[in-house]
Amino acid sequence: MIEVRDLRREFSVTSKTGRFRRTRRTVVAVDAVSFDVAAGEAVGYVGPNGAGKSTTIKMLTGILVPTSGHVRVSGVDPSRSRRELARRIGVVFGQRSQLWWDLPLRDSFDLLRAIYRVPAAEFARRLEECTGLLELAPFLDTPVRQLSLGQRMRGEVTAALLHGPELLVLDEPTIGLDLESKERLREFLAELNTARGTTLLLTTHDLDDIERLCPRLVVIDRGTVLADGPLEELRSEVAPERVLVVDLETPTAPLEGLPGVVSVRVELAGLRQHLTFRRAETTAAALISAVATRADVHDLVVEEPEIDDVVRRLYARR
Ligand SMILES: Nc1ncnc2c1ncn2[C@@H]1O[C@H](COP(=O)(O)OP(=O)(O)OP(=O)(O)O)[C@@H](O)[C@H]1O
Repeated sequence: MIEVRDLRREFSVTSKTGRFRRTRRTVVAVDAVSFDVAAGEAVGYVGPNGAGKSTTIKMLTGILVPTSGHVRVSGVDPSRSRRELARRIGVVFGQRSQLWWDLPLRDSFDLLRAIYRVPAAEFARRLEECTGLLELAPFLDTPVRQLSLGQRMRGEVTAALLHGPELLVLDEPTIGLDLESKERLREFLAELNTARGTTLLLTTHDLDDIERLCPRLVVIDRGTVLADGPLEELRSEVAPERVLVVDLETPTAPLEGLPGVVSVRVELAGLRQHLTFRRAETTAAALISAVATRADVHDLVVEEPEIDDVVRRLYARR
């Protein structure tokens, strides 16, 4: 669905260096980026501010022409076949609207139907589906400028889906939304991916979006790909240890010497113990059984590093 090889994009910027002097320098926003996205995948494209995410997305959607490298999206070269691409993919930029500001939502949708020449029955079916799932019905006759950010975003997503795209590209889709709106949108996108098979590529700073939606993560920093793989794989790569926290029925001496355990921290005079263990050497289940032979367990929890922590460790590795 997406094929990116050695993608590079430079920008030429001029800055004032004296009263009358200006110097020109080249900023490399994206450098040697390669990745593929297969049909039906949901991939999160993450990185810190200025990493090159938006620049990549703009090249994938034909808004920017690459300086060098190869891009194919839905079988076409985005910057050369922008119109054809627009018929095959949907794009949502959280910070920019594709809706007509002064028109009611419904009229924006009608205009998009005419632009993309969507057959009337197909359009009606998709509109009804999105309106239902995204709870848009009460706002269809409201001018876009009077909508709240969350209502507008639901409108943006609907607008991007009216022509039935096989790929949906989203740049910061949940930015600025409250928790409930974020959750509603995530649920909708997850359903779109799993039930309808629509491929998703999204950039976000909210890693909960990734945790909820994207089994695979591409991490970019300073224009280059730092890591690419399933979240679970990246987690075990950067954090080879997990922690089993056990609450015991009676104060117990530190549970040292269990297989795979690298350290033990004791709290509450031995009632609570934190056992750090290597995931490559033992499993949580084996360790729990081993603990049970030495003490009566009241309660337990296995702590994994949060996704924010995983991504932070990936940046730090550089
Ligand atoms: N039109 C432009 N002219 C000059 N430099 C640019 C231009 N667009 C982007 N850049 C530079 O390219 C780099 C990557 O920017 P980009 O917007 O792709 O980052 P990003 O990962 O999307 O960041 P953010 O998370 O802050 O949105 C930055 O250093 C930015 O200043």
